[in-house]
Amino acid sequence: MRYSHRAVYPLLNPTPDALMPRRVVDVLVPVALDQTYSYSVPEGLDLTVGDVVTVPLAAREVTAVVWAENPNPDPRLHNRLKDISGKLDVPPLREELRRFVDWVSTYTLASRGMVARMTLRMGEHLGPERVRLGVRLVGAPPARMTAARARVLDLLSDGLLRPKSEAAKEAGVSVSVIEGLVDEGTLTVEPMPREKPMQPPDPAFAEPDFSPEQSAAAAEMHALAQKDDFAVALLDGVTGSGKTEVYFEAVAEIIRKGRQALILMPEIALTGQFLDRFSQRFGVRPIEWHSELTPRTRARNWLAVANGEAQIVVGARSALFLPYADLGLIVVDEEHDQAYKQSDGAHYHARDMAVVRGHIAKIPVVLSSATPSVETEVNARTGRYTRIALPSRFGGQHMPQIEAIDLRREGPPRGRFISPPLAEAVKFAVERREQALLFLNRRGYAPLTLCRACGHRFSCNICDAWLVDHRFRQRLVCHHCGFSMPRPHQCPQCGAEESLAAIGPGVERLQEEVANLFPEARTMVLSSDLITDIETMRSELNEIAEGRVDIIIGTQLVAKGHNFPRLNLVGVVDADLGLGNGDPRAAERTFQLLNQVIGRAGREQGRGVGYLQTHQPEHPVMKALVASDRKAFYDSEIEARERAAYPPFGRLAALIIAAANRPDAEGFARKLVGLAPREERVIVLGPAEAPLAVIKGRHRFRILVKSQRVFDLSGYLRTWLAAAPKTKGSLTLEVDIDPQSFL
Ligand SMILES: Nc1ncnc2c1ncn2[C@@H]1O[C@H](COP(=O)(O)OP(=O)(O)OP(=O)(O)O)[C@@H](O)[C@H]1O
Ligand SMILES: [Zn+2]
Repeated sequence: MRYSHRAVYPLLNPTPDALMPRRVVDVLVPVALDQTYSYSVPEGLDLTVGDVVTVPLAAREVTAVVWAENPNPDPRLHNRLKDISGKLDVPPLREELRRFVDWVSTYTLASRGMVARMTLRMGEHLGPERVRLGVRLVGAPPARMTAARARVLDLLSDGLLRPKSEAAKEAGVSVSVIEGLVDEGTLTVEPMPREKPMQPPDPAFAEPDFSPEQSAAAAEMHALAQKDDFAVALLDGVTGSGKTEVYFEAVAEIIRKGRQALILMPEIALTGQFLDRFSQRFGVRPIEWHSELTPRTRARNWLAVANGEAQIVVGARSALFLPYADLGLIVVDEEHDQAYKQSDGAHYHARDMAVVRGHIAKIPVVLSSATPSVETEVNARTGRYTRIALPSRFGGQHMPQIEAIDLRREGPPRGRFISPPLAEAVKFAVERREQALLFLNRRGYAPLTLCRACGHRFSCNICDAWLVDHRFRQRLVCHHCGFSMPRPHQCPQCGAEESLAAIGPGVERLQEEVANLFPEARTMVLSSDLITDIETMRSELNEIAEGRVDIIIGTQLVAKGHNFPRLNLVGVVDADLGLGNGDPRAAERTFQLLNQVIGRAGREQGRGVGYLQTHQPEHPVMKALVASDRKAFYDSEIEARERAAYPPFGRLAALIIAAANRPDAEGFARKLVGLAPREERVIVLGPAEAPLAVIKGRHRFRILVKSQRVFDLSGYLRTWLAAAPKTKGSLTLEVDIDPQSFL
């Protein structure tokens, strides 16, 4: 059956029989509500549970989902129920997905309507597909011939149908030339056939030659994909071991079975090279799903997923909520990545929810990482997840050698950020025609601007944050609210001229230093704020991969997943940056990020080297990296978590209260804590002013709720919040289950 986005409207029943009881269904509307609404089903409308419908809601028509039959509607409502207006011609949402929506909503406390909305982001208001017109050569040449006309005839001499505008473009003429030829009867106009159906991926298109170690892992992937049952495998392989190639074997198996697979990626920056690798392996590109799709592609992809035409989807976390016709496998690439946590609207962690969806759908889930999250590592150690290991790099490449540079002893000169030993190493790399990557996870030129005369610091008026100097854009920018102003020449406080100093480095400033040190080298700065669109980013990453850049200066955008064949040196400019900000996961994150960025080095030829510029070479994270002792790091981190009863040995939730003024936020937070139900398995900490005390003019307080591991923390919070006063005025309350950020 083919589906389209056209709405199918029921026949209106001209004489509704008031005595006949009408069928009633409960409908979930995609707004911030948990409950469903009852609607009556007009006669002649064939409806099943899961159907996507339009219903009147207040003064609007909204897209909604039939969530349940209602066999015993409240008789008092009988005559007041509104009718379902129509049904969309798309497959009904399956029970598996509806249960998933219910589960996510119950667990995260996000309203069911908001979660359901994530399944319906199909660009529903597009209307029918536009009919494109094509032209074809049919008649005799025109009486009056011109050079332009001749070019068109030449182009169309093969007798094929071409879209009008494309024919004009290819022949290098205006559309009016084409139209003139149509008027003369030389060309005819015909509708273009609909978009071609998607080509299925071919599991045998290009099977790789596996190393013995990879073969063993690939065999486990086959077995997993054949299971048709819930199971979680951790694909635990060092950087450059070929994890992608290996999990592609599970994907190949799913393709052979004719089912669908979802591959989740933490960032769309990663998808460019990935799409190419996928098509090298399977002969076609997979379907993409992320926020950068055009509305039409979004609509087409959504439908292709829903009707099963799209077999493989590569997507960001939101792809987890798509209405797959027959999902058979979920792969979570770089499973430890914090980008999987969504922190607005519904606060969900896509890796955890992937496991939940796998459980509900009874399908296998593959978590892939070189540095698993502590939660996943514990699950692998206790045997809940199967570990499939790839302990060495593909092709006999060695793991990079890592050294710490002690900034207390070998630091750079004042106002510079590249130490002499690192500068020396970069110099050698460039001389050897290899690439070097300088990693600094800080956008812009300098994180702080201050007046040397009076000490004034430029900060945002509505956030508790300094303004970051962005020289390329020539503005001072707040990274929290987006506010920006031109960089002034005068101090607004004391009026001193040319007194402003940039304090600390960002990638733009680093590029300045690199240009001074290595004037001959070709450099490129990669940072999310400098990227206008995904295509530009992909082409820049390609330039690096093709070796047209000598020194790459980048934020975490370049840290992950990429393969740059000529890159052998990675210098981490500030290895301490992510440590010591009071975040219980700071050590874990720093370890993962640095391991990952240094893992870009030495992947294809030569030996990779990583340098860590640090003020604390004795820190356990630095020591573990230098010694390549991953196990020691996890051992000590797991022990510390267990001692503190932090996840996965206990549960955490955060309540974030914000208001236009401080007393309102604090008062409400205190009241809330006073209302917390007594429960000995729970500890309520706070309220405390948030480390980021003000964002966009809103004052923030946090409450941290800690419970034992085996405890229904969501249920506890629901009971608690049900008894709490409603948030009024400017007050807002956010619930963040399993928080990843503590700011
Ligand atoms: N069996 C194989 N045959 C040919 N090339 C391979 C094979 N296995 C891996 N490779 C190549 O080795 C490189 C590294 O593989 P891949 O990117 O999958 O590693 P990874 O384990 O995902 O690394 P990271 O965690 O650093 O992203 C890629 O260029 C990949 O194409
Ligand atoms: Zn701001």
